[in-house]
Amino acid sequence: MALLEIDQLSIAFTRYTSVLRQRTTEVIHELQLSIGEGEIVAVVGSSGSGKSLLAHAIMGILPGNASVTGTLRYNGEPLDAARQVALRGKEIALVPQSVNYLDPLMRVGEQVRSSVDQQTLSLDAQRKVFARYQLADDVERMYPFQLSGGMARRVLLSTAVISGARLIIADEPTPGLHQDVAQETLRQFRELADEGCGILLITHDIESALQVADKVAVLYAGTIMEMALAADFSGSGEQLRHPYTQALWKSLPQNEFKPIPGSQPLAGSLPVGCLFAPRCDHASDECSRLRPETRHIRGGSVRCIHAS
Ligand SMILES: Nc1ncnc2c1ncn2[C@@H]1O[C@H](COP(=O)(O)OP(=O)(O)OP(=O)(O)O)[C@@H](O)[C@H]1O
Ligand code: NI
Repeated sequence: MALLEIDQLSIAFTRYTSVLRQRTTEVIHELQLSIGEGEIVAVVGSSGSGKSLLAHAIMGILPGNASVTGTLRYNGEPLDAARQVALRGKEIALVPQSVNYLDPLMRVGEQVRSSVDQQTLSLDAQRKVFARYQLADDVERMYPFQLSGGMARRVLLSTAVISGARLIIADEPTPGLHQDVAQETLRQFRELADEGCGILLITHDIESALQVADKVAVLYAGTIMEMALAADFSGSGEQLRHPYTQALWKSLPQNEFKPIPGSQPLAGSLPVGCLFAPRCDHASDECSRLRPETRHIRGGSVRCIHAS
C-alpha cells in the first residue's frame, strides 16, 4: 500500500479583478502521484510548474483563495484538513523552500526541539542533528535573522530529520548549501528512505534527483507529464516515455546540452490539447485538440498519445 496517494488533484486560485468580477485560474491539473514506504519520488519541473503548490496541498497550507479538488490519502485513509493538522510536523514533515517559514521570534534550537514530543530527549537529539549539519553549539540560541541562508536551510532540515516523520516533503532542500553538505543531505534522505520513510524530493535539478531517487515525476505547467523510473534516465533517453522528459534529459550538460526552444505555457493561457504540444517535435493534429489522459506504460506513466 502506498504511504501517500494523490488522485486527480487540481488547484485553482480565485481573485477579484474588480469589485464584482472574479477570475479563476487553474494552476494544478488532475495530478496523480503516489509514494510508497522506502521510496524517494523526485518531482522535477521548471520554475512555476507547481512544485511548491503540490507540497503545500499535501501539508494543507495553501492560501485561503485556493480551491482544491481531487483526493489525497495517507496510509490508506483520506488525508483531509483535520488529519493534515494532526499529522503536520509529526508524521508528515515539510522542509520548506523558503527560510521565511522559520518563526522569527523563537530561538532556533527551541524551534527545532518543539518538533519532538519527548522534551527530555529533545535537547540531546537537537544537538546531535545540529552537529550532523555542522551547526555550531551557539546556533541553538540564535534567532533566524542571525543565520546565513545556508545555516537557516540546515536548521529547517534538522527539524524534518528529528521529527520522526514517515513522510518527508522536501521543497528544494539543497540550494545555498555547499556541495558536500548538499550531497550529505541527499544521502541522508536516502538513509531515511531505506529506514522506511517515504520522501517527496522537489527540485529543478534532475541530476541531483537521480543520485538518490527511485522514481522521477516530471511536472510541466501544473500536471505530471511522466512518471519514470530513475533507471530510465540513461543513454539517449530511449526508455523515457514523454518527448518533454527526453528533451530535458538531452538538455543536460553531459548529454547533448541542447536547450528546449520556447517556454512553458502560463496558467490562464494554456493550450487546449497537450500542454507540451506547442514545443513538441512529434506533435500531431490530435495533440493540439485533446488533453492526453495518463497511461501506464513499462512501470511508469505518461500523458502522451504517441508514447509506447
Ligand atoms: N497564492 C497564489 N495565487 C495565485 N497564483 C499562485 C499562488 N501561488 C502560486 N501561484 C501560481 O501557481 C504556479 C505554480 O507556483 P509554484 O510556487 O508551485 O511553482 P514552483 O514550481 O514551486 O516554482 P519555483 O521553482 O520557482 O519554486 C505559478 O504560476 C504561480 O504564479
Ligand atoms: Ni517552489
